[in-house]
Amino acid sequence: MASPRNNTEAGQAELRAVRRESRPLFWAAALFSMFANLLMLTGPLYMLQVYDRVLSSRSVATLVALSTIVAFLFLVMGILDYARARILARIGANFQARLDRRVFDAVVRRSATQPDELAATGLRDLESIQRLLGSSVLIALFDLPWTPIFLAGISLFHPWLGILAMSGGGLLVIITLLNQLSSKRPQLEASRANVRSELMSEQLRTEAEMLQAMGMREAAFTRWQSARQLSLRSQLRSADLTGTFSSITKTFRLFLQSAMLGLGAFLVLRGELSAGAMIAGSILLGRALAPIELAIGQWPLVQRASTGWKSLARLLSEVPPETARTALPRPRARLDVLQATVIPPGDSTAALRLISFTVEPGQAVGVIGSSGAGKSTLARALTGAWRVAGGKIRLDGAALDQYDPTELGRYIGYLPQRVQLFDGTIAENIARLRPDRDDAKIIAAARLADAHDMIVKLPEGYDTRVTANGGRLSGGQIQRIGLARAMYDDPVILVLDEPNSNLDNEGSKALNAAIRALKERGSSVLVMAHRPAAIQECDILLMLDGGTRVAFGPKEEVLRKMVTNHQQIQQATGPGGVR
Ligand SMILES: Nc1ncnc2c1ncn2[C@@H]1O[C@H](COP(=O)(O)OP(=O)(O)OP(=O)(O)O)[C@@H](O)[C@H]1O
Repeated sequence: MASPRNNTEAGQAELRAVRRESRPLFWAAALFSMFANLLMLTGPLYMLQVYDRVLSSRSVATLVALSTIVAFLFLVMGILDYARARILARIGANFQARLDRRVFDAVVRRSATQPDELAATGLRDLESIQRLLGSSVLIALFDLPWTPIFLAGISLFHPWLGILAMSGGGLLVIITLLNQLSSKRPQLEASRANVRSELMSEQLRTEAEMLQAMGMREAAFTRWQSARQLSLRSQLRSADLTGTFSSITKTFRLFLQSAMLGLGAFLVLRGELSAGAMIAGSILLGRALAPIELAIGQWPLVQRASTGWKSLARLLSEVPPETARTALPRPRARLDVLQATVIPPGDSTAALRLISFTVEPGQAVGVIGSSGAGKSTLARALTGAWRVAGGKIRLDGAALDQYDPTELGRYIGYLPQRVQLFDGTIAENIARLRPDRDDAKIIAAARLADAHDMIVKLPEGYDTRVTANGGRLSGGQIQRIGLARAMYDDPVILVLDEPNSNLDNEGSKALNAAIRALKERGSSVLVMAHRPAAIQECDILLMLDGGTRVAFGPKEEVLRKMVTNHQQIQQATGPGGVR
């Protein structure tokens, strides 16, 4: 079995490659950090000079000269600091922009087959990395290498001061490591619990109508509340921990600064140190330890980004990038299904087994069978949404996976059993949200689906805004818009899963007219159906049972066979028959 590390290696490599693209910017940030940190010495050195030189010489001219230099150095330091923050923010933005498309595709592809937590958090994980890259904690991490140098620098004032600074700094580093170790688990739990409660609230929101209608609000609230409380509890635990470490480091740093001052004063009294060095040492210590304090305070950001990175690496490994495919010409409507076996994602048993049949251009095939026979599974496999585990599905001779998925989507029109619209106008929905939508094609598709008259009767016609669950549209209206969407831009193959489940008589007639029109254009149509009205225009019937093909042939022949079987069963089970 592959170890989890191996499972994420491809994704890790992909993420690292994108991060590497920002290497010059990282170097620039490191260089700016070096100068900014060197300029950090301005304050302590100024203090040293003022105390030891200006005050003893009582020279205003020296003070003015020193102050002018210091003002200039502070200005440079400010500019460097500002530039560095901008560079880091851009590294984060670049990282996100470069991966947005890839992660979005991976999330959609994963959600289509396996809508799990990994898919749900993909985009959020990317955002958490971007947040870290543009945050002040990253700036602190750039400053951190300078901490030991500053601490060692304090020894130049007096070895004892150096010893105090380095042992104090060492203690703070130990506290940082303890913080990292102890907050890792609570942080992880908090973010997991948060994702679960958010996913649940999302689902409850989309099913709000049902919750309301079936009096499930109380029960749903109890369920959601327990997820929410779990999330809150783990968030509190992790915030408490970070807060504790933050307070410890802050208090300890302040104490250490005073201790430095105290030790400095003692050394001044013994005549081993100047007053300026005493103050400068204390200030330098504060500066040196500031990045540690900042890193601890913002550690949750680091941890979130680190878990985000890991789960993103897993997602990208499990959904590898699609290889570019040679563009194939627009296919003819010939479909060959050869020994196709389909296993629903996340399942272990096949829902379709060794199915073979051929559809010629201009033919309409009705796919019939009882519930669970595998009709919708076949529809999903024909559209390429689910891959075949064995066998092949060929469109005009080429296997479906030889087509670019976007192109394939254009050639195949699909009306799923449960039509879902997108937030937007009716026109946008019919045009499949394509930015290059063509009004003439939208209207042609709507006319074909007999939806045009219904749409123009709405107050805002094609520009009526609809929501994901249809908004103010009826079930039949949604289905007709779904049908128009499936027929947009002249599909080569049209797959309709229970297209007339919500249609009235008129709608059913229009559907049959549309199927006839498509056949005349040379397209092929597959209709998964329960009701006889839907297969009226079908020349061929494919009958499925328990995921296998039990009959395929001209409609009358298959129906006759069904009737004969039915009569035989009736005779066998009727009075005097075998029971
Ligand atoms: N997403 C899924 N995950 C796991 N198994 C699934 C999934 N979808 C369908 N199945 C299984 O595949 C089998 C065939 O289901 P399918 O939806 O294709 O049947 P159907 O013929 O379309 O039924 P109906 O007429 O009720 O729509 C069923 O046993 C079902 O449990």
